[in-house]
Amino acid sequence: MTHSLTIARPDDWHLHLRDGAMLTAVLPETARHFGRAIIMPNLVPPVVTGAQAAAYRDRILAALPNGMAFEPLMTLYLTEDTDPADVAAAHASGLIKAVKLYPAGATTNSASGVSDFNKVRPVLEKMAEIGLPLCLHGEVTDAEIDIFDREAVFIDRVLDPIRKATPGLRVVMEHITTANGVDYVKSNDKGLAATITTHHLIINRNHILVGGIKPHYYCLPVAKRETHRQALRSAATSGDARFFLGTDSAPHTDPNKESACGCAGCFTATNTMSLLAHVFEENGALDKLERFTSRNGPAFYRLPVNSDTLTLTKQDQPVAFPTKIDTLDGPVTVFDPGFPVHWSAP
Ligand SMILES: NC(=O)N[C@@H](CC(=O)O)C(=O)O
Ligand SMILES: [Zn+2]
Ligand SMILES: [Zn+2]
Repeated sequence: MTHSLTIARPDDWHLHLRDGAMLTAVLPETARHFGRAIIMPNLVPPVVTGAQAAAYRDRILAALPNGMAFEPLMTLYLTEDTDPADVAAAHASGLIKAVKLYPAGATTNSASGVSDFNKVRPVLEKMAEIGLPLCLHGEVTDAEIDIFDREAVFIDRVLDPIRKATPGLRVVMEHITTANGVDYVKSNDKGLAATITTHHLIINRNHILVGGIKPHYYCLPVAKRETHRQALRSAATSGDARFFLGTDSAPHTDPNKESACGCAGCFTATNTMSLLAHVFEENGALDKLERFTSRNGPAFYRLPVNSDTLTLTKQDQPVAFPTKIDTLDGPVTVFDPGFPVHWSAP
């Protein structure tokens, strides 16, 4: 039986669009379904200043195909040299909606990130004062910490001390992958939220490693064991306003993924809304999908909910998603959930 679900148009609160030929190829994949997205600033070189963010926003809008509507919500990449006054001016003009903190070396293109958190204290204090959210890649980088423990250790050693030292700082824990992340968000009332990706609702670490290594399931933070995936599903499908969608759709070309040292990132922009409808239906929570994709994020970012809608349709035949997107830089593999999906999006 065919049936459909109409929701307020979704937004993506954590997205990598890259630049140049890659930007041109992947932007329509997001703009087809999403009204807005928080644009990650981890270009090479990173988007550090307000002027760089304005120029990047213009390149994104120039790459948008005619007839497509999409609003990029820009962010600045926090470095130890970031000027609090530049951040405040970029916020006051409406240009940026958040600042992104990457611990130096934690993930793709994070070399310019923060090593000494005391050096960014004046920026964080300014952000608390003006209500500008801090988005965090929440993993420690210490060589002696096991990669599967890096998110939990970050919460204890870095995040909780930062929040205690900077009252009023509004924080989004990006792409949480653990029950520890879910519990930390839930144990705090105000000014703390988390994004959850589509792929972390679907895969656990077995999907990456059992039966041969699957480079297209490798991302950071790396998927954890099944109990953590279940905790993420419960949080996402609960309707709790503190959890919302950030796909972390992160395109890398196939040669860069299928390599002896493969890049981290899953490309999910193309089929995210179909996969989420499947996941929410499986958890008996289709009625909560709109909160996760379209309502909780705007509420946290103090923006209006999109006024138009997206209709998802359940069909008898599984949807045939493209397996790859062609770009002038090379092919990018679309995330394969590993099961048939019957929800289609326009
Ligand atoms: N998530 C990833 O595995 N990769 C992201 C970076 C990030 O969000 O950490 C990327 O830029 O490729
Ligand atoms: Zn990240
Ligand atoms: Zn990301």
